[in-house]
Amino acid sequence: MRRKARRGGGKQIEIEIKTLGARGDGVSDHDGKPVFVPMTLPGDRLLVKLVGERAGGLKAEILELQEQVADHVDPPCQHFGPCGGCTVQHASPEYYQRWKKDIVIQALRRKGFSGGEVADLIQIDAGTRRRAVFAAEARGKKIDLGFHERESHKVIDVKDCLILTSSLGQILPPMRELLKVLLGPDQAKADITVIDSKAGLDILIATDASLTLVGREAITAFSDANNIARFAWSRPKGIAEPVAIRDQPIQMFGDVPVLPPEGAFLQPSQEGQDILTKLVLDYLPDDVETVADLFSGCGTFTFPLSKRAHVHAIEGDERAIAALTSASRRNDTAHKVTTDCRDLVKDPVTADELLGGDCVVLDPPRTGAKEQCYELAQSDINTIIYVSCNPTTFARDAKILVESGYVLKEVTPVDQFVWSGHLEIVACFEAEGYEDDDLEGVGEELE
Ligand SMILES: C[S@@+](CC[C@H](N)C(=O)[O-])C[C@H]1O[C@@H](n2cnc3c(N)ncnc32)[C@H](O)[C@@H]1O
Repeated sequence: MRRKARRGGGKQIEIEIKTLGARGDGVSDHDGKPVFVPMTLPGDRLLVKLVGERAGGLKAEILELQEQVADHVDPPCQHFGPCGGCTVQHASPEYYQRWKKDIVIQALRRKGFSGGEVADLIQIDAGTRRRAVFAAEARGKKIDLGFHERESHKVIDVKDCLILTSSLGQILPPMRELLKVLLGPDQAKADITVIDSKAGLDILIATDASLTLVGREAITAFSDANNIARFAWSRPKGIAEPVAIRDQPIQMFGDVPVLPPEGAFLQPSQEGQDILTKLVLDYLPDDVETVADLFSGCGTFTFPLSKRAHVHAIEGDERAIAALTSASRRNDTAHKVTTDCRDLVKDPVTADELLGGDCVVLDPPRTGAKEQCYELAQSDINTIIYVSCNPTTFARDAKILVESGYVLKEVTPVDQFVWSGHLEIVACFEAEGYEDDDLEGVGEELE
């Protein structure tokens, strides 16, 4: 049977790269479609081979580099290229930082903003990633442990990763040995969430492989030998079962200790958490008495905010809000912390419920908070502080707020996903006519 040729498959073309796309691939065009070429920069001239389709465009591989612009640098990591983790190690730091800030500016311009609201990028160093989700796969007697290949489910066996804290990097070789016992017999795959804590690493392995008695003993021995605070096991998306608990992997949010559930969401670096928290607190007006902290997670912003105001934290993940509630009961906070478990997409906090509140902080997942923003748009809240990990959904939601009379005062991009296309944003909106005098130059102080 003849196979249908993939659109653009195999064709060779000469192109010039026009822009660097939001995922870190150079972008040109062919037959009216964008062509994405990894590891290139605008101005590069290339002979490429079209190798398939990618959402809205064509993928290409470099056959011959005809002309390379001066913004290229040697990528520092041995895995750069195949590894899907870091896509922009080939650009000079100056180029890279301009590009990252520009991702936010362009996303805002597409929604009618000037882009002038965007402050300079705050850069977080490599070597600071304290939470990572590794992929693992048993192949015969070999274990591949690392990250997925670009646009593939294949696992790159990562020998050395420059973005991780040293504790996360050092656990990879002994983890590989442990996985021979845990995955080997079933030739299974796993996702392994590893989080650094002062008490030792907090590990959750999610896999379809069966946990045997030999596996349990191997986890206990591994945990003892490698100072693991907690090692838990689950089926993919299942309920975690702690297998070895040697200590409590506490995280500090401000001065409040919180015990997150296994595999919990946490800002990826301590440095990033500190900067985001400082920005949120800097954007908080002085005279605020109540704050609604929406998509609160385990309380990253809740507890620092509670130094200044009564905070009502709302979160959809039952285990995260239980951790936050328990920490608020066990610790004295300057102002009251109250909590609620609620799906903010299906059941957003209404404008009526927000009546009389002063400020809302929201930090939704990548899909953004459209439904919640329609309610905020109708509310009498003076200050909205929006933390986002997706400039596109942020710009969409910002438009909803601004069309109803809010003013976007400032957007500060924070690069806590170094060398990737991802970045974090903290933005401040004020109701028209409301002026917080302290807002001037909040982002500048941190550079
Ligand atoms: C980007 S995280 C932010 C968490 C927290 N603010 C922090 O900095 O650690 C997004 C949070 O939104 C929660 N979430 C996702 N979808 C939700 C929904 N539909 N309703 C309520 N919370 C949701 C997730 O469980 C997660 O804790």
